Amino acid sequence: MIPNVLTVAGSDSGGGAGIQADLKTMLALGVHGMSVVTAVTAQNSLGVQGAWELPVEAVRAQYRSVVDDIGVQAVKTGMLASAELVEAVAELIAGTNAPAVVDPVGVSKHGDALLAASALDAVRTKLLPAATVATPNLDEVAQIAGVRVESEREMRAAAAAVLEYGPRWVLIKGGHLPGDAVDLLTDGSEEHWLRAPRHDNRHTHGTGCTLASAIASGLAKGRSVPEAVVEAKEYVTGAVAAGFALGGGIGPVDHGWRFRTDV
Ligand SMILES: Nc1ncnc2c1ncn2[C@@H]1O[C@H](COP(=O)(O)OP(=O)(O)O)[C@@H](O)[C@H]1O
Ligand SMILES: Cc1ncc(COP(=O)(O)OP(=O)(O)O)c(N)n1
Repeated sequence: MIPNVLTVAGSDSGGGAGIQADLKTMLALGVHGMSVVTAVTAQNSLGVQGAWELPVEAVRAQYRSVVDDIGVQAVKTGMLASAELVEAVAELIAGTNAPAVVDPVGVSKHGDALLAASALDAVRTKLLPAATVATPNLDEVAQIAGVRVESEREMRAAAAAVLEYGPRWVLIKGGHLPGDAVDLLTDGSEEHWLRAPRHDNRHTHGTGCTLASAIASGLAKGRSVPEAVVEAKEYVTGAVAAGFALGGGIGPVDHGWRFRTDV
């Protein structure tokens, strides 16, 4: 049986992040990808030129259509845009019998806001408690938990602060620190440090979405959280290494890097 994975996220018209990155990752990792679109962005390699959120009713309807008929083995959330959408999605995933990977997307690589400031409380009190794994980057940790991380050592305190909001596991992504690309996975008792060489490639658009979707794909296949995260890290590291130029700015990671034999 091919496992079903659902992404609840925003559309990136440039195809590097959001729903598009999630579905490509899922295909590359051998699961059936499905989507609930929360917002539409006009986006390219230079940044986000516009964003429009969908009505809560449209998001709920998409979710119910997928879950009630097809069923899901894992869910991943990304851009949720507003407090109303965060609350609705948190309620939906809490009522679904499948692991949920919550990427609490706040700001794009170019500094464009993808979440209203007024939604942060709902992220803390509704969305994170429903997460099997939360995957904040360092800017999101600062936004959500008020903890600034400037060194690998400080990632431990950041993880503890995020775990206070109730996710079963947290993966602190250290992609924004200099040096090796180091992430910390912990549930408060086990600790797993994931280290990969930093690829000196500016075409890294979509790293966070890709990693979270890869984790959800692994969970849907029945991997444990640490196993899924190790496999996802390997996949995103290869995708960053193979990232390619597109447009005039930051190009996407290459979701198809494992299939390329002809370039
Ligand atoms: N230049 C890079 N080389 C290798 N891995 C990277 C690089 N940049 C980010 N990563 C990895 O990509 C994943 C996503 O991290 P990050 O870029 O911090 O997330 P986000 O896209 O949410 O800002 C993490 O596993 C991080 O370590
Ligand atoms: C629609 C949409 N969702 C999420 C993001 C952020 O994606 P991320 O993987 O964190 O990559 P960067 O934007 O930081 O490169 C997005 N840009 N758009």
